[in-house]
This record gives sequence, C-alpha cells and structure tokens, in this order.
Amino acid sequence: MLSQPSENALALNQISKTYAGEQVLSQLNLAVPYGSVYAFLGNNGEGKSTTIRVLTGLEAPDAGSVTICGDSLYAKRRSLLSRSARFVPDYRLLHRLGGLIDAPSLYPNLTAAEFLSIGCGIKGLPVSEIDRVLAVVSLTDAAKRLVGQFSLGMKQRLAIAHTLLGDPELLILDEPTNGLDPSGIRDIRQLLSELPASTGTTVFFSTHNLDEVEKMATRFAVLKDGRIRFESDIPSWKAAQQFNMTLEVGDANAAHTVLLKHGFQSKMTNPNTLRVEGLPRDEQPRLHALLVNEGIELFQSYQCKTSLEQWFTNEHTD
Ligand SMILES: Nc1ncnc2c1ncn2[C@@H]1O[C@H](COP(=O)(O)OP(=O)(O)OP(=O)(O)O)[C@@H](O)[C@H]1O
Repeated sequence: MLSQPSENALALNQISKTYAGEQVLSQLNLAVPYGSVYAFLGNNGEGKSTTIRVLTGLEAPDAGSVTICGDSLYAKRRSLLSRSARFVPDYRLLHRLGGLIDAPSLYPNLTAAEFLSIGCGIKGLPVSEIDRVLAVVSLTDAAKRLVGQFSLGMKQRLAIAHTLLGDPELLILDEPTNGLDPSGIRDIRQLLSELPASTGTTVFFSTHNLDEVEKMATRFAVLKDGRIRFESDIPSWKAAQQFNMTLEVGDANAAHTVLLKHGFQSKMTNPNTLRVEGLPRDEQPRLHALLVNEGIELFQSYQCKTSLEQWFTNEHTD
C-alpha cells in the first residue's frame, strides 16, 4: 500500500555513488516540491546523469535514500548468493514517474498513435490515453503521421508524450533540449514549463545551460563536486543576481559623470560605450531613467551573458 504524498514529489537524502574509486556523488541532498519545474544544473561530468539513473531506479546508490511521492524507492536486500546487502528499487513505485533518459527510441515506420499504443499495451492503459498525451504535447494533428517524418523537436515531444502515458506524478528528463534547433528548444521549454498546470505533473530536468533554467524552471539546484552547492527559487535568485551591462550612449564621458554622481561605478570602453559591472537587477530601471532624465542619448543597453561556470565562480566560491 502506497502512503500519502509528502510535500515533495522527489527527495534525495545523503546519496553517495562511486565508480571505480572515483566519488561522483557525495552525500547529496535534494528536495523537489510538488508542482515545481525543477532544474538540476551542473557542468559536463559533474554527475547529473548518474543522479538521474539513481533516482529512476536504473542504478543503485552506494548509500542514501530516494523518496518518490513520499515512498522509499530503495530497500536494502541481502542477496541469495552472497552475504552482502545491496539496494534494490521498489518497481511498484516506478509507475508514479515518467523518465526520459538519453535519446528516445522511436519507431520510424509507425505513426505517432501506433507508437503510443505500444506503450498503452505494455502499461495496460486504455487507448484514450493516446489522444490525451498527444494533446498535452500539441501533436494531435500529427497522430497519423509516420514518426520517421517528424522533426527532432516533434520526436522529442512524442517521447515526452510516451513518458506521460498513465499520468505520472513526476517526470524526470536528462537534458531534454539537447540537440534541438531553436524552435524545437522553444517548444520543449514551453511544454515543460506548462506541465504542472496542465497535467499536475512535477518536472525535474537536468541541464548544463543557465539560460534554460531562467526560461523554464521554478526552482533550481547546482551540482558541483558531487554535492548541491546552491539551491533557490527563480524569483529570489533573479532578485539577488548582479549583471554586467554595456551601455551605448551619445557621450560616454557625460554618462559616466552622471552615473558617478548617483553612486554607480562605470568604465568607459570607447567614446560611446560604458560598462557597468555588478549591477543588481532592481537597479537597472533607475540607471536607465537617470541617464535619460539627464539628457544622455541612450541607444542601447544590454546584459552580458554569464555562463554557469562564470556565475558560479563569481558568486559562490567557498
Ligand atoms: N558507468 C560508469 N562507469 C564509470 N564511470 C562513470 C560511469 N557513469 C559515469 N561515470 C563517471 O561519472 C562522472 C559523472 O558522469 P555523468 O554522466 O553522471 O555526468 P553528467 O553531469 O551527466 O555529464 P554530461 O553533462 O556530460 O552528461 C564522470 O566522470 C563519468 O566519467
């Protein structure tokens, strides 16, 4: 009998994992609240895929526990052949989650509906599920088209539809926009960010792209050196973030004097360009208004993009 859901759709407690003497995950703790779109952010090789394999039951941890919708995924069992105990997943829990790990395996000679009907058959679901999940991923009109004729973005949406068969409470995706073109990326971002509202599913996805986090997630955590090094909801993170800005103005010298008078530090990079570093987000409107009010011609102002590595190094070195 499954217990009542806790406040978190997913929780990892003190998870450790070692490969051939190399510690990949080290006492990792993570909690994903129901209804969130949770980004699991980390650079290449930090252990995102390893974590996802552990929390989908594909690979047992060396230590720690995984809780899905309030129930423990792993139990320690003594093997019949050896005296040592090992973690074994409770497969009954896996129907509560849908997982998309690595590139989806799709059949090019089947239509989208035929492909999904196989999933329905395996899971013992009514065929009405096919129309439901196709509608969620906006592929209703492509139901009778061959999968081999789909764009990469459509294939990814179909793969997500497949994971949604049976209406799982939690969806887990490993780098879901990898390899897609800009329009495919946009579609997947929109689909995933709307899923909690449209189906009640909590979304957990890994990425190495900071931009992805800002555009899709409600919360995020940064994995580094096997642990969660930073965790926040998006609005608090945005409010606390500082930006480097470039301003294109008619007279950089005059603009510099105005900014200095109001306590902003700026650097002139040429007679028409200023750079302002470490500017808090909520100071940006005031800075623009000051320049305009003082009669400075402001042609353009843009934020310099920060990579995950830069952002993490700048703000969270310990
Ligand atoms: N089955 C395995 N056997 C041995 N080492 C492994 C295995 N799987 C992963 N590793 C190692 O664990 C570390 C983390 O790998 P993992 O694939 O989890 O990282 P990742 O954050 O998902 O990286 P990427 O973004 O490149 O996919 C790497 O050093 C990798 O070489």
